Amino acid sequence: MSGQRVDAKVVMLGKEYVGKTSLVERYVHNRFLVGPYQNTIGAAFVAKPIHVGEKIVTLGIWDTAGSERYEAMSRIYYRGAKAAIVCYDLTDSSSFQRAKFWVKELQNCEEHCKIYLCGTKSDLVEDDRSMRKVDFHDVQDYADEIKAQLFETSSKSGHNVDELFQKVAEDYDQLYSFQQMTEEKGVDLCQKKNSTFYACCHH
Ligand SMILES: Nc1nc2c(ncn2[C@@H]2O[C@H](COP(=O)(O)OP(=O)(O)OP(=O)(O)O)[C@@H](O)[C@H]2O)c(=O)[nH]1
Repeated sequence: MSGQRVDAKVVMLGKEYVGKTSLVERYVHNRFLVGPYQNTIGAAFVAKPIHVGEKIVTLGIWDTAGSERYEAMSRIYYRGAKAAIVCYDLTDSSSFQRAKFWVKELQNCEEHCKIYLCGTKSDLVEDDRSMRKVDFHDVQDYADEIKAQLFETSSKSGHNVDELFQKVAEDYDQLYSFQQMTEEKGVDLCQKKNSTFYACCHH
């Protein structure tokens, strides 16, 4: 595991074979591994610094195993996550049902975790429209309902992958800056209160 300082914990969730590892691999190493599919066992971690304006935000990405055998383990990895990338395969409708399961989990157990829905393998549906088994508009309606962002990506071509992680980092940075600002304002208010109190006693 990397000893790098991490700003935001990000967790990858979704049914097995949807392409979570491939998404991280494309984003972090800009490559798409071909060869026999190897399922993730437990989880894998990687830290990646990202430029957001003039700042650098380091995302600590946990790639969990999609197999239901490891479901209890995946729960450990989303604890304290600032963002969850919930993946489903655009060519597999059952994977979207599984994505909804993870969304419910997050809503019940990790309410401050921001949710990003990610439809994977967009290259396959671009090549052959009949391969698409999850309608874009249906997911967009669902995303609006749960206040999630929606991306369709391809780890094979790289389509939308950088954009997805960049948005995660930007949203985190925006929220963090806002929190910092309100905390500072809180101190100001306190100081004002003390000075009023002093003025009041003084007269
Ligand atoms: N065509 C295409 N194939 C993809 C894409 N992403 C992943 N795959 C393939 O889908 C299979 C599963 O990908 P993984 O990244 O291992 O899936 P995973 O979700 O990490 O699977 P688990 O570790 O079992 O949870 C592999 O054979 C990948 O090559 C993509 O964008 N396009």
